[in-house]
Amino acid sequence: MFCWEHDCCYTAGLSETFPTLPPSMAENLYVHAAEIFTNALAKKAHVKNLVYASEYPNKRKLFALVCQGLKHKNILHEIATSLNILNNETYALRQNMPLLQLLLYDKIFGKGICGSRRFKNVMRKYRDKINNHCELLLKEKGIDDVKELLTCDNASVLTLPRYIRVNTLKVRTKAVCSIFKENGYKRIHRKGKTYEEFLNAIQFMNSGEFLRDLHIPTLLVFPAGSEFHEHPLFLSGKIVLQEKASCFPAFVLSPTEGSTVIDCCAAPGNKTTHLAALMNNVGKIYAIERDARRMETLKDFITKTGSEIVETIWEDFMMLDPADPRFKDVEFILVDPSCTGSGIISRMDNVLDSNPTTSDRLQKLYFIQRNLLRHALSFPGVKRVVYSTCSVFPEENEQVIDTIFERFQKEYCLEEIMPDFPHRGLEGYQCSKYCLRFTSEIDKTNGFFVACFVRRALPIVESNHEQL
Ligand SMILES: C[S@@+](CC[C@H](N)C(=O)[O-])C[C@H]1O[C@@H](n2cnc3c(N)ncnc32)[C@H](O)[C@@H]1O
Repeated sequence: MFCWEHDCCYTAGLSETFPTLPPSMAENLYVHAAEIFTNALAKKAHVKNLVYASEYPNKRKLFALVCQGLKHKNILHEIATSLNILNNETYALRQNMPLLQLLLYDKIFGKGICGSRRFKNVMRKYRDKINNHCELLLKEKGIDDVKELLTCDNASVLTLPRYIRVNTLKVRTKAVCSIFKENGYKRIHRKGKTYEEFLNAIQFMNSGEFLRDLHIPTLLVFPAGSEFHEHPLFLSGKIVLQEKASCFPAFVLSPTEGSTVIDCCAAPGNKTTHLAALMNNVGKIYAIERDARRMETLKDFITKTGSEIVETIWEDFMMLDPADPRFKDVEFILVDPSCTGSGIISRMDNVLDSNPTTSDRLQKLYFIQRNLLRHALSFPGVKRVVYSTCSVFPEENEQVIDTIFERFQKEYCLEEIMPDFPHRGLEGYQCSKYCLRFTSEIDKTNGFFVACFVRRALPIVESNHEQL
């Protein structure tokens, strides 16, 4: 199952004016991947959105190929131009450089051309030429293995560790650690306890090693590139491939067992299922999602993880009436709205030349995010509301919080989340010191933001933190 960890909001204008390829290739992996590659470089939409919108059925395979192509576009372009294949293969390749780059990736660095006989034949014709050129490059760069060419090209690409959240509804974290050890992985025990020491430890992890996260007790950290999509623990819903920063919203909201919670922007369900696990499947979670297709993904995820206390509601959260008797017991609300996703490293923004976000788009998102948060705070019984985004822009983060705090400060305070965590909101905002901000290069997570409102009139359970 392809796991959409994040929402991407803009999927418009995806068709590219491509030189027409024969209809027999319409279902070809490379044709679809090349189209996405081109559109991603043209900043038409984020890679994940483009993959999602594609008709090619195997999304994971498509995404992986496009990501490899984009990551290594420079070296692939260099090889492609040196070989002069495009000019010789005008019928088969239609002057389509991205297509050739992707074919070259699979031919040289991957498992060979998959599926298409036409493309296999084209690449077979150039086998000797490709091998000779790679030999030359190896000599030129003083390296032995062709795969090292990718490392040279990859120097500026940031990769994150692979984080695994244990689904404690199905299995204990200790048991998962034992299973990985039985599988040959080695658990590393951190010597120091500080965040700096932890970051150092994950930076220098070797392949096949893992450790437990410093902040999220049910999270395990593996080296970048560790692959678990086929692991029985993943297939059975016992582990969730959830990035570290995105575990903080549910962790900070920290709903008690037996309570009633709304997750107002729920699909694909990483945080909904984390909430269910934190509540030990006791209580009630209303998972609201307005997009029909994403709702199906959410439902599958809920079933797979055994999150039995979740009731899904296919609706725009803004249309829900806070006075509806169904929601009279709601004490906790999570607001994780659609955003630019500018913090997401796997979206490949860091290997594309610039960010497509315009100030118009930011302004639009700011209004939507602000309205969702305002609506959440208007539920009469709500005690805690967590707001989060995977955006790096202050317009979607600190600005939203400051504006809403201004309006709601009589009823709510801002909780100083995890006061010992060193990375707070951007300076210059009222809310700065109360919020968490994750930066990829420093925290080895996606760029992320979390803030927490607590109702003033009610005693704050288990929290001695300073409040604004
Ligand atoms: C950032 S994603 C949420 C990710 C999710 N919380 C998770 O952890 O898996 C935002 C989701 O909210 C949905 N959404 C956006 N605005 C909404 C609204 N007004 N009402 C309900 N759902 C909304 C989007 O369709 C999208 O699926």
